[in-house]
Amino acid sequence: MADNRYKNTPAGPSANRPADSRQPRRNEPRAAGNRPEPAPVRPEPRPEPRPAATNVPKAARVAPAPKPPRAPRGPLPGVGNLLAILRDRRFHLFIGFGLLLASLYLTIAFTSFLFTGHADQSVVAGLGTTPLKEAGQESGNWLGLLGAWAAQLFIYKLFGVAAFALIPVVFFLGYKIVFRSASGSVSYVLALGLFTMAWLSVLLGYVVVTLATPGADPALAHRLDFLCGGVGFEAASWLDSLIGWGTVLLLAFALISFVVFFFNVTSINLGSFRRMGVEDDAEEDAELEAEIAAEQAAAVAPVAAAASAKTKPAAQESAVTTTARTSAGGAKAPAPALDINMDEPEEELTDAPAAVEFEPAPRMGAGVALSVASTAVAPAGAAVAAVPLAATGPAFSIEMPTPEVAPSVPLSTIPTPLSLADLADGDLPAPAPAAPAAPALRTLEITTPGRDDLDPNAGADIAAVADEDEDADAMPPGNYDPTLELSRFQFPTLELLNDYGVAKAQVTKEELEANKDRIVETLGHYGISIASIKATIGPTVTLYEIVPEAGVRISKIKALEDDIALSLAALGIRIIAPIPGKGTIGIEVPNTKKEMVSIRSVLGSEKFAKSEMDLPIAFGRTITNEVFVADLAKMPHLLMAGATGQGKSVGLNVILASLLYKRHPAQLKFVLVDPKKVELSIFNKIERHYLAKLPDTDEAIITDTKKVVNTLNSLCMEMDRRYDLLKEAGCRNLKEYNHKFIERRLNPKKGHRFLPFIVLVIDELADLMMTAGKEVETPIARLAQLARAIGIHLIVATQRPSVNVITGIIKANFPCRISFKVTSKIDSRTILDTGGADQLIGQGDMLFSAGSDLIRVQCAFIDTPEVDRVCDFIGEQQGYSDAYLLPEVAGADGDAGSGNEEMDPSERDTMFEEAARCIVLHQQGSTSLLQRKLKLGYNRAGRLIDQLQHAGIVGPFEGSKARDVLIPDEYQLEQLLNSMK
Ligand SMILES: Nc1ncnc2c1ncn2[C@@H]1O[C@H](COP(=O)(O)OP(=O)(O)OP(=O)(O)O)[C@@H](O)[C@H]1O
Repeated sequence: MADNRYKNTPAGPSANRPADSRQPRRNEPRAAGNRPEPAPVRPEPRPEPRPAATNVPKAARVAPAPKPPRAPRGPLPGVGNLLAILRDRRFHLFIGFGLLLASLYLTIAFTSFLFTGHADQSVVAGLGTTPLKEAGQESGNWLGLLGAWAAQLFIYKLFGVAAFALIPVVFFLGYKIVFRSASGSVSYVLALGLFTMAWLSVLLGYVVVTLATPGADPALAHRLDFLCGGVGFEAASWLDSLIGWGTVLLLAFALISFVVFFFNVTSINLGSFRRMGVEDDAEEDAELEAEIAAEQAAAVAPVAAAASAKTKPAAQESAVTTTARTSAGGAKAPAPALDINMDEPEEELTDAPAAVEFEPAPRMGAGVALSVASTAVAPAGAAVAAVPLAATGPAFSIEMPTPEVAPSVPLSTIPTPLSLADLADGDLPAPAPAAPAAPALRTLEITTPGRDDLDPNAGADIAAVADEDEDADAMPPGNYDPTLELSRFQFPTLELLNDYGVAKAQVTKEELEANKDRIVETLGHYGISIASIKATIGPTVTLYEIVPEAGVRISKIKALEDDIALSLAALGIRIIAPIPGKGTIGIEVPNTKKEMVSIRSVLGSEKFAKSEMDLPIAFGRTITNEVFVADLAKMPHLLMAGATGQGKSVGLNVILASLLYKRHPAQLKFVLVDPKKVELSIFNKIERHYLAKLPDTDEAIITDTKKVVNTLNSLCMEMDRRYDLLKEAGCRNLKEYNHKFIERRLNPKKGHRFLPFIVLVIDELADLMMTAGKEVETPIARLAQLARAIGIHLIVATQRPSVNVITGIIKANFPCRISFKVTSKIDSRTILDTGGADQLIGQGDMLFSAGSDLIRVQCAFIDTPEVDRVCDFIGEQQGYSDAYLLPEVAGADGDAGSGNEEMDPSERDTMFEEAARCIVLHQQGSTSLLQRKLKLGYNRAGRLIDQLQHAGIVGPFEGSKARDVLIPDEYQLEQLLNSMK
C-alpha cells in the first residue's frame, strides 16, 4: 500500500527514463519521426497592431513576445543521476531479487550449520591464517566457506537459532520490492522479526546459562551454546548475575509488553485477539501514510503558490499572433493576416500536488475514510473538494479502522477539512462544543443513520409492515460500502504508463505561413477572396479557419476540397463548411510532423482526474489540444469502426484503461468478446477484479461464437432481472437504485444487491455477424435499446463498416460512433452518416460523432507493455474469489425461454424439490421468493427458477411480471415430482 503513494509524482522512475531508450514494440507508432522534438515557434514582431478578433478560442491575444527557449533535456547532474538510479525500477528489481536469493542462501547455510556447524567452527576461526582456498575445502557447510562464515556469524556469534527469524524478514523485503506487494508493512515485519530474534536468543541464552552453572553438566551447556549465540549468552549471563530468576519474569514482561503495543491490545478479551491479524496491518499502513502525507504536504506547500502562478501566464504567453502579407494569386487586395493559436496542452496532474486536503467521509465498518485530493492549480490552503473515494484514480486514500469499543462521534462534529497537522499528530481537533470530546482519530467511530432514517417511500417492499422486522435484520447501522470487500484495492498509477514528456506542437511558423499562402492562393484562383484566416495547431492537424468575403458561396469552397489538397500536396485535408456555431469555414491540414498523444498525458490531465462522470473515457486530444473526455454512461453505447491498422485496438485499450483508472472493481465489470483471440487476452489477469463471465466457464474472455450468443442472451437476462429489481425498488435508473441500496433502504434478502456497471466490449463485430447473424444481432439490438437505464453499456468495434455488419437496426441503436480512417467514402457514410473518415490520416486520427456534431480527435496512444503493466498491477492485488457471474443460460442454443426440453435429473440442484414446493405453495414464480425463503444467493435461486421452468413448474420469463406457476396445488406437484424420479 505504502509503495504506491508516490506513483503519481513526476519524479517517478519513468519520468527520468529517456523516452527513446525503450525497445520498439508491436503497438508503438510506426513512424519514428513522430516523437515530438522541441521546436519553439518564434513569431516575428508585428509591424502594426491588429484589431482583436473575437473568435479565437482560449488564446489571450498578447503582443508577440519571443518565447523563452525550452531547456534542453540533458543528462542530470551527479546527485540527480544518483537519485534517478535509486528510483529506477530496474535498480529496485536488482535489490529485490538479491534479497530473495539472500533469503534462500541463508536458509541453506543456516540449515547446514545445524549439521556441520561444530566442525566448521575451527575453519572459520582460522580464516586469518589459512589460505582461503584451503579453508573452503575444509569447510563442511553446503554453501562452502561463505555459508559457513555467515552461519557462524548469525547463529554462533549473534543470535543463535533465533537467527532463522531473519530469513522471513529478508524474503519479505525482497518479495515486496519485486512484486510491489501491497500487503504487510515493512516496519511491522522488521519489528516482529527483530523482537523475535532478540527475545528468543535471550531466552535460550538463559537456558544455556542455567545449564552452565556449577553443578550442571558443562559439556551439555557447551554443546547447546549455538542455540542462543553470543548475544543471547552475554545478555542472559548479565541478567542472570543481576536479577537471577527474575530474568524469566523480565522476559515474560517483555513479551507481554510487545504483544500489547505491537498488536494494539486495549482490552483483554478473545475478540480483540481474533481481530488483531486483520487490523494491525491497516493501522500500521495508515500511520505510515499519514506521516508521509504530512511530510509530502510540508514539502509541497511552499512551491504551491509558485506552481499555480506559473501555470496561467505560461499558457497565455503561448498564444501568439502574427501578421503576414502575401498576395492572393495575383489579386491586388491585401492578404488577410494569419492568427496562430497555439494553446498549450492543459497542465497535467503529474506535477507535485499544490494543495492537499483531507475530508472525512463515512464508510461503513471501516471507521473514517479520508480522501486526498491533489490539484496542480489550486493555490495552497484553498479548499479542494475531496475526490470521491471510488473515483480517486491518481489520488489515494487512508483508512483507519475503528475498534468496536470506541465512543461515537457524529460526523457533523468533526471540523472539516481536517488539516494535515491534525493527522500527523494522530489527533482530531476538538469537536463542536456541544459534542462529546473527540477521541483519538484511530478510535473514531462514525454514527450513521439507523432505521429511523429509512425512507418511508422506499419501494413497496420496504413499506410492507409484515416484512419490517425482516428488513431491520438485514440492515446493521451505517451505509453499505460496495468496495468494502476489496477495501485495500489500489487504483493503478500514472507511473505505470510511459512518459513521453510534455507534448508540444511540431508545426513551424514557416509551415503555417506556407500553408496559409497556398490556401489563399488556391481560393484566389477561383475568385474567392478571404476576409481573415486563423490557424489553430492541434496534435495531428492544423485547423485554418477562414472567413470569406461577403457574398462567397460556401458550397463553392466545399467543392474545392480536392484542389486545395492538390495545391497543399497533402493527404487528409478535410473541409468543414461552415464550422457549426462559428460562422467560419474550417480547413484541416495534416501537420508534417504528427505529435503522439500519450495516454499518460490524458489520464493525468486535470479534466480527467476531476471528472465526475460515471464512466469517463479520456479519448485523446482535440484539434485545440484540449483533452477530450466523454461519459460512456451517457452515450450510452459506442460503435467503433476503422480500416485495419488505423488504431481501433489502441482505441479500445484506451477506453478500457480510462475506466480502470477511475472505477473500483465493485463498481464496474467488463464482458470482453474477442473473436480475434489475441487483442483482449491481455486483460485475463484482471478476471477476478473486473471481468464478468457465464457460470461454469473457464475463460472470462470470450473467443468462441457459440459462447458469444450465450453471453449476449445471459446479458439480456441480467438486464431483465435488473429491471425487475429497479421496479421493485421504485427506481428509474441504476444510480437511484444503487443509492438506495447503499443507504440500506433495500432488503438484500429480497434479492436486492449492489449493481455494478457492465460494459460489453466486442472487438470484431464483422466476424460474429458472418458466423451467427441474427443470433447476435437481436440481443445486441435489444441490449442497445433497453440497457441504458440499468447500467449495461456496449462498445462494438469493427474493421468492416459495411451495411451487412453495421445493419440498420444496430446503427439505429448506437447514436454515438467513432471512426478511425476508413478506405472509402461509402464506409465513412455507413458509420458516420457523412464523409470525412476516409480523409483521416490514420494512426489514431479519429472522428467522434454524438448525434450531429463531428469532433476530430487524436486518439491517445497506449502500447501493449503499458496495458500489461496496468493489468499486472491490478491482477497482483487481492481480488474476488471468481469473476462476476452472469445469469446461467439454459440450453446449448442459449435460449432460456423455450423451457420444455428434457433435463438430466442429476444436473438438478439439490434443493430443486424444496424450491418447487415453495413456489407452488406461494403460487408465486419469483427468484427473490426462493432467495428469501430458502436463504439462497441470487445466482443459485436464478438457476433453480430456470430448472423449474424446464420441469414445467413455472412459465417463461415475462419481463417485470412474476412467472406463472403452472402447477395449481401441492398434490399435483408431488405427482409430477414422483414421475420425474
Ligand atoms: N493513437 C495512436 N497514436 C499513435 N499511433 C497509433 C495510435 N493508434 C494506433 N497507432 C499506430 O497504428 C498501429 C496499429 O494500431 P492498431 O493495432 O490499434 O490498429 P487496428 O485498427 O486495431 O488494426 P487491426 O484491425 O488490424 O487490429 C499501432 O501499432 C501504432 O503504431
